[in-house]
Amino acid sequence: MAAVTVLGAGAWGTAFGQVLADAGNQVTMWAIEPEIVDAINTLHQNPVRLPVVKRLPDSMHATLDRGEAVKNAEIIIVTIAAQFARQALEEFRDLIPDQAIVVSLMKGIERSTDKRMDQVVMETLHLPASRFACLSGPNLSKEVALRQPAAAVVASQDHDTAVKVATVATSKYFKIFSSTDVIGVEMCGSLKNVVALAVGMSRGAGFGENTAAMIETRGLAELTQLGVAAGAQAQTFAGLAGVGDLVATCGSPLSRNYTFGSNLGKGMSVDQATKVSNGVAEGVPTTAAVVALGEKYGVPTPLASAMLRVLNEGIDCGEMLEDLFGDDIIDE
Ligand SMILES: NC(=O)c1ccc[n+]([C@@H]2O[C@H](COP(=O)([O-])OP(=O)(O)OC[C@H]3O[C@@H](n4cnc5c(N)ncnc54)[C@H](O)[C@@H]3O)[C@@H](O)[C@H]2O)c1
Ligand SMILES: O=P(O)(O)OC[C@H](O)CO
Repeated sequence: MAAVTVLGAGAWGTAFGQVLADAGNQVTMWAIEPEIVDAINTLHQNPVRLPVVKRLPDSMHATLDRGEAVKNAEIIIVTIAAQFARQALEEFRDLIPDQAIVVSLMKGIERSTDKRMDQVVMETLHLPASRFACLSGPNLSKEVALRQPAAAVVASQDHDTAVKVATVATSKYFKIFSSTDVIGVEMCGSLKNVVALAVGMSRGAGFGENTAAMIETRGLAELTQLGVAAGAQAQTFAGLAGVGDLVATCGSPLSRNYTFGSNLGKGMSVDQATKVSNGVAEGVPTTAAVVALGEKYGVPTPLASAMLRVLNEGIDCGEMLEDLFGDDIIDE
């Protein structure tokens, strides 16, 4: 049993907090929303972000106070919308206990810097790589919240750190594998969201299985190439964080990214799709970052580039798919 703190009580932070509590840990949730903190402490619920859970475990409690949240924490989980992670973590820099391990659950790339969340977390908290891990996989929050069997991979440059996090967070229904490929796991989690936007868009526009399979397969090739260029191991993309999460996210209306894309495919504007989104769709800001990283590493990113035209210029699904192929014959 460990003292674990979760920063961010969104849908995934709350569902993962329950995983940790079910694994036998004492869980402190920190959030900026007073109504969520109050609901977790008094009703044992998070009706705002995770209404599907009717009673959270008694070993979960919440606070608005940053110092109180982390003062005794052995493991600190960060699950804040990626574009706000740096600003939120700056407030914790001087509060994190010396030996605490920090684990990112976030799946996005910071648009203003094109940095992955491992980079943002470590540089903001002045954290050595041995005390950082990231966890990713096919983990739709509602299914995990209902305690349906699921798995994820936790990666740290220090194998012992990955194993420690996996040991603390494994429960009867949540299995965790270990890895040392931090860049790979980060890139998988962030880039699959761009693919999910495109698959959702094709579904929303009325296209079927062939189109979805085409986008997923070419999307996987694109994110693998870019990930490897950034320093990841290719095999990670065939694992839970890669293919696993691509299958879950591209195949489910529970995914905010899929749903955001689907709404675009049905004819909504980006503003309209943003307004009706049930939580953060990380793929939206991440799309531009992926295109920028492709330019930086000299890797073509046809899918992300086509999706960027959707987001910036409002092109429709037919045009997006035409843009994706171009006229050249490409070696697969
Ligand atoms: N929902 C899922 O199924 C799921 C699964 C795996 C990973 N993730 C990833 O986890 C991260 C969080 O997702 P979520 O589902 O909890 O999203 P959410 O939209 O439900 O919640 C977003 C969270 O970010 C917090 N936040 C936003 N701005 C903040 C700020 N300035 N300061 C502090 N906190 C701030 C919110 O308070 C909230 O807790 C995302 O990167 C997402 O890709 C989500
Ligand atoms: O709801 P999404 O689109 O953020 O996807 C959730 C998870 O990343 C699925 O693993």
